[in-house]
Amino acid sequence: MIATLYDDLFEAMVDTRLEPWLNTLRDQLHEVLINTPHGDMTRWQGALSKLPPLNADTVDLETRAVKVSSEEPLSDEASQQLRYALKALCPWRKGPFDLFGEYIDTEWRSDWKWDRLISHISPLSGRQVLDVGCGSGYHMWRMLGAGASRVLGVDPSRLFLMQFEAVKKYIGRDQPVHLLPLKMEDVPPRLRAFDTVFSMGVLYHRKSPIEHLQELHGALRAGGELVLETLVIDGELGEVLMPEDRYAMMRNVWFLPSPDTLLLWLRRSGFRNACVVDMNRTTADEQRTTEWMGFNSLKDFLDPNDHLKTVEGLPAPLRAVVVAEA
Ligand SMILES: Nc1ncnc2c1ncn2[C@@H]1O[C@H](C[S@+](CC[C@H]([NH3+])C(=O)[O-])CC(=O)[O-])[C@@H](O)[C@H]1O
Repeated sequence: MIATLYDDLFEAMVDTRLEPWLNTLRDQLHEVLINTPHGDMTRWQGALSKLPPLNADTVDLETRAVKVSSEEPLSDEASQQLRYALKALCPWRKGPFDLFGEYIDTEWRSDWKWDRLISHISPLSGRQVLDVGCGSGYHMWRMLGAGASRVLGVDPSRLFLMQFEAVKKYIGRDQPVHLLPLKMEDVPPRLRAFDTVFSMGVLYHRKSPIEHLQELHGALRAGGELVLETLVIDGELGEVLMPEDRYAMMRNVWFLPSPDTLLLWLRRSGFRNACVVDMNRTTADEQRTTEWMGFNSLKDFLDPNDHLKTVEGLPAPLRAVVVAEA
């Protein structure tokens, strides 16, 4: 697997501003995929290898579900094989996907987030894009559908890598979309390589949010665009919530700034013209338990008597999208 990943990437990265990364990338992938194996990796790889060989006649990356379809209906055997292999890669969190009529109803309606931001960002046509914390890669396919010339995602989850590889098998291995199972901290600093960098749902997971913003700034070329989406609180300049322990049952949540505080953090990290373009309270219609993600979801993390509060009594999830220039 590492050989395929690396060969694909090598081809994708020569001739681009990413070349400096090639010196360390092989070692980084080796460290993650070989030296620190995940206990479920063999099972997931088994599932990937059982995906039936199917040819996509149509690929749709521009509407709700990232969708591949064929003109001929699948045989019952192929449908079953497909469903079985995809099910073995549960839980599916970010989507939805529709692979030859198998609709993967993911925990999140990630298309809603996309719809909220797409009219506020610079057109992606011809742009080289980095998606930090890309999950299964759902938004990366939407970025390609919106005209990006190349999309690279980083996300440390090995399961999400497997889900991405399953989808890519059918959309096309030659597509200029790649997922690296790494953290943003592993991206060489000051690459100045990308025209647009997305960081969505990651900032609040970082113990040092300013360092995260500085890393994002360093990944962008001068004048490139940051699209940042994160949890915020209703509040004044200077206000920040740091949960005592969990937030909406998540253990790894550190800082939720007010919108004005977030804009200040961005200015102090070197960004210009930072602007909040959307604010949205997450509902249990957007994040919910489904057949493809059977664990608890948002409704179980909110106070049953007051949906404006989490079970910990903190303000319920409110998300802001900010666009800024490097
Ligand atoms: N340091 C890190 N570097 C890179 N990725 C990270 C890091 N820490 C966590 N992640 C990854 O960031 C993603 C955050 S989810 C947002 C997905 C998508 N962007 C979405 O907007 O729907 C939101 C949530 O789970 O709260 C997960 O896939 C992590 O593995």
